[in-house]
Amino acid sequence: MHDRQEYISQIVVTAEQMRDIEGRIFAAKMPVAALMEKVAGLIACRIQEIIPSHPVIKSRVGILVGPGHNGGDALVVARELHFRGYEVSIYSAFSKLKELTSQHLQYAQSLGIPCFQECTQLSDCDFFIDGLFGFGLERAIADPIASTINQINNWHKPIISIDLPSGLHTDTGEVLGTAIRATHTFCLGLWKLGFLQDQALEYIGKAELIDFDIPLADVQAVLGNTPQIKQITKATALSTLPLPRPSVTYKYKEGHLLLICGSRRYAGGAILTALGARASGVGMLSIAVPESLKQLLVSHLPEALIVGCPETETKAIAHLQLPEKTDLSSFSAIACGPGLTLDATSIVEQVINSDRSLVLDADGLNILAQLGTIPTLQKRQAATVLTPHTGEFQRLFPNIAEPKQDRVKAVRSAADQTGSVVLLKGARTAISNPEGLIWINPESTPALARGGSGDVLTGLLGGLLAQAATKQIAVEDIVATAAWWHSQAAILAAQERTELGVDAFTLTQYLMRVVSN
Ligand SMILES: NC(=O)C1=CN([C@@H]2O[C@H](COP(=O)(O)OP(=O)(O)OC[C@H]3O[C@@H](n4cnc5c(N)ncnc54)[C@H](O)[C@@H]3O)[C@@H](O)[C@H]2O)[C@H](O)CC1
Ligand SMILES: [K+]
Repeated sequence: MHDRQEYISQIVVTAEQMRDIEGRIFAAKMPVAALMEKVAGLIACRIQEIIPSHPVIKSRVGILVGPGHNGGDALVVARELHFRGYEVSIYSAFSKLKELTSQHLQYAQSLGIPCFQECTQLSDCDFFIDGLFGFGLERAIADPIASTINQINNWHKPIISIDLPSGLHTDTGEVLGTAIRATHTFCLGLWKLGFLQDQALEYIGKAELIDFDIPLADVQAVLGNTPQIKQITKATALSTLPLPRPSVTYKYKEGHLLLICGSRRYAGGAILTALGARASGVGMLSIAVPESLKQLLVSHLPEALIVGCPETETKAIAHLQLPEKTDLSSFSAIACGPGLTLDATSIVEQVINSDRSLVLDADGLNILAQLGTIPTLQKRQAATVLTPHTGEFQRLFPNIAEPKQDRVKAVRSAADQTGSVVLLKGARTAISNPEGLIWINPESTPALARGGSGDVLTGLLGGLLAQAATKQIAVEDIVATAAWWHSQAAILAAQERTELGVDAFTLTQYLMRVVSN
């Protein structure tokens, strides 16, 4: 991929940063009107490709115009589509428009494009262009615009939003009052943070970036050399994937992972975690399970060293019983949690007190929440990675307000409190390191909303972390790679088998296909 494209595809900005970048472009004397022409010209071309107009039966398009420059963009699009043979109608209900927007409206009307103040007069349109609000939305949308939006959503026609669906908060993706439910959204210039927040996804439809040649120097001047928020791309993920091995190596040099997982109640979780670790290519895999699961694990993973541990009355791991001459420092990394139940408390304390890189997941996190010793994670001498879903996150960090409202803010705060790398699972998984650098996984599939898929991630991540231990790769980069790899495997599996065909075992079978393609 072209360098610019790759860089741009990683960048994520807030409304404030976008305004600053835009400010620099205008300060450098790019005329505002010229930029609007350029952007809207690109949008009009894409619309023509997506919904072409027939020369005889013209496509009827309704243009929703707001008071700011988002409305200005929409009016330029209206004019261009009019010249390209569409039957255009404008909805504009604001008495006060920004100067440039107002000029475009006057010119559009002078061309004979009809303009209405009631959306009902656009009811026979085939599709809509939403230019009500862009990143300038400041407060909740009220009537009559709110009812207009609801009415248009109810018509269930295609809606193409300019910059972002009107009504969404640019940074949090929260619905302010009400919001357009777009089928397609053209994000202008740079990806806005709201696109990567779970709560926005139902409104965005298919998202596409319109690159209008923002100078990279302006982006860097505002974001600095290390942007605070980045998207994981194929290139970034593959660059950190510790696949290439030196020609001369041996198993322990390629990482030794200790998995601690499973109980009588959750035996399958241990197998899935182990299969995730197997797919990572880790040099050596040891798996600590309750003694009664030992044979089961041996039969599924003949290559692994299975460590049977003494059991509690409930058949959970009571404490670790490693082979002679082995202690926790023998491993490159530890991944602990899937299927443990809440009875394996002492083992979680033990691994936290070790000096090894550690992934805590599932019951590992629930036990940590019960112990109430989260601040002690700060004292760990090696990296800690926490991989909660929203429920586990809330149990662990009750002091962090509603992670659903701003997942990026929530995950950053959790990483800061714990000195750990935190991966908050979701449709758009967000990862933060303790310094507040964020990675977001921009592509996934609802196929992953299925029991056991998290166990697979834990194993995969543990295996990568163990391999990275000798390879000078930042922990958050490895975590980002694991998240990307895991979701790409699910996407591939869903393409071949539908979203219903991606059970966690099948998922493990697709992991290798992602990197061998
Ligand atoms: N990114 C770029 O460099 C470019 C962006 N373009 C487009 O411009 C908009 C941003 O334009 P702006 O005028 O700043 O904001 P909006 O159009 O989103 O609207 C602001 C406008 O609306 C009023 N307002 C805000 N909230 C409400 C509300 N709840 N109810 C009523 N009115 C509200 C506010 O007072 C303002 O008057 C960007 O998204 C792009 O589409 C350029 O065209 C190209 C370059
Ligand atoms: K919009």
